[in-house]
Amino acid sequence: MDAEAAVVGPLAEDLRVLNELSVVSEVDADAVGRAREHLEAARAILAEKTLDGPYGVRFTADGRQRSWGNAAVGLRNPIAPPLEFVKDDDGTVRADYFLRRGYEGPPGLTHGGISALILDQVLGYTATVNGCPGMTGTLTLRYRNPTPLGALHAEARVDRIEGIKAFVVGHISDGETVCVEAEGVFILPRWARERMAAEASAVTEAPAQD
Ligand SMILES: CCCCCCCC/C=C\CCCCCCCC(=O)SCCNC(=O)CCNC(=O)[C@H](O)C(C)(C)COP(=O)(O)OP(=O)(O)OC[C@H]1O[C@@H](n2cnc3c(N)ncnc32)[C@H](O)[C@@H]1OP(=O)(O)O
Repeated sequence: MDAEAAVVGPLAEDLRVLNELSVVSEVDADAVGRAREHLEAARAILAEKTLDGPYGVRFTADGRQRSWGNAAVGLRNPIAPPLEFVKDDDGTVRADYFLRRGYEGPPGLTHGGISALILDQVLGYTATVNGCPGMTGTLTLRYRNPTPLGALHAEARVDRIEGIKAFVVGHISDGETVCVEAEGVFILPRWARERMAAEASAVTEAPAQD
């Protein structure tokens, strides 16, 4: 982990813990007031200098991609569980992750929209690392069994690639039972296709170097 990650990663982790405490703390009103004074002091420090727009995608000096603002995988984003992916030799992508009590939907269970967020990211990443990057065109979910909070597993694989479209399938399980199944179509957008075609023709038309 680089030096910047070592600074901002723990900040996001602190905020994840605070998010859960906001839901489950049972301290009295006076204690909530005192905690808020500390949070206001932290807010004022962090707001001293900020980006003008979203974080977007940045690159490290050695070309590695940083999606630190992403709501599912972002190192800097307390909304993100965060997911960390492992890619198998056959192209399957897996992530073991942990959902704190701030991700509740039905009582005691994971919110279905959070499962959708996670599957969107896992399936989209799977398309990308298997050579067919794209935006989510369609994401279809089947909530087969209730998804608990806590330790969960997601995985996905490319079913097929048809030109600019990757058809990816995956699921979330609690380690024993499949809770949510997903199918997604990921499409390389027209603007990206046009940009890639323009770059390819610029290379073709470039004068020969000797
Ligand atoms: C240099 C490359 C960079 C590429 C970009 C890579 C990004 C990935 C980066 C990092 C991956 C990490 C993982 C991310 C995970 C999270 C992903 C999200 O949450 S994405 C946010 C939610 N999704 C949107 O906001 C999409 C909004 N919709 C659109 O932008 C367009 O509608 C789009 C791209 C889906 C299609 O736009 P068109 O202009 O390219 O479409 P047309 O040329 O008309 O269609 C192309 C083909 O796709 C079919 N198609 C179009 N829309 C479809 C849809 N919704 N579902 C299924 N098929 C669709 C069409 O029927 C057509 O098929 P026929 O060639 O005729 O066979």
